[in-house]
Amino acid sequence: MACGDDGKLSLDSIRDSLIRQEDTIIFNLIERIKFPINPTLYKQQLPPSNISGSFFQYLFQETEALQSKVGRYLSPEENPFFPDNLSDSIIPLTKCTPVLHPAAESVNVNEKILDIYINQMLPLFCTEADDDANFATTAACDIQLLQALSRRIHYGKFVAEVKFRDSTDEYKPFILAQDRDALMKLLTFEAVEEMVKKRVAKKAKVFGQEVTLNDSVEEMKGKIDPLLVSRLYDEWVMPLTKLVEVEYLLRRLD
Ligand SMILES: C=C(O[C@@H]1C=C(C(=O)O)C=C[C@H]1O)C(=O)O
Repeated sequence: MACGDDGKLSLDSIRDSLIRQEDTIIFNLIERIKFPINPTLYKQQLPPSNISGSFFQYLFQETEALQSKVGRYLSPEENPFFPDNLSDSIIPLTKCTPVLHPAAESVNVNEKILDIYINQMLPLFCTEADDDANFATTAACDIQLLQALSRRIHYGKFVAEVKFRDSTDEYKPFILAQDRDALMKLLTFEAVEEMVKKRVAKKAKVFGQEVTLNDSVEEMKGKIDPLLVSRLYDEWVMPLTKLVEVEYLLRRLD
């Protein structure tokens, strides 16, 4: 949501943005799986070391701190993974009417995203071959991918805001009762979720194709398994987006 876009806020426009973000996630995934898991990156400090935490954590924190200085986290679409480590922005805040309720700032599921990413996603998508020592490049891919996943998942705040504005009378009683289950049921569109799963699998097949100058129609193995991408959305991306939607709605009347 760009500044001043409040008038264009609709479920269709938000869904269009989610569709475009699928491309970013799938391209970033294809980049990350060029490398093996590289577990050393996440587990231990690399010598010589005067840093605390893993090399990955160090790189990610420093990247966020730098990006924060140039205003990344002034955008309501961006949510930091290490909020305690940020410097103030040197760029002034643009004055525009906020789209989201102020409580949006307190909704951040990045700790969950990072845990799932390292412990479940990487083993699913990457080979367990030995470390290839491309630690800095691997971490750069991780950071891009994690930020894309986080942006998509936290877009749930905008989805929830639109659903609330469109059907306030339906949402209000469940918010007042702080009824998570009823909110989850109300905001879920199973048919949309089925389409998302099919579309991301198709995109993974198309984006992962080997492009050659040979016109023979021989099917080649793609760079990424489409079924895994569909599973990524089914098991993690959509449930976490809905978790963000529920968390936001629970605070919407604060
Ligand atoms: C994002 C939405 O809310 C829910 C979550 C979805 C998702 O994460 O893709 C899809 C449908 C809904 O169940 C939506 O309605 O578009």
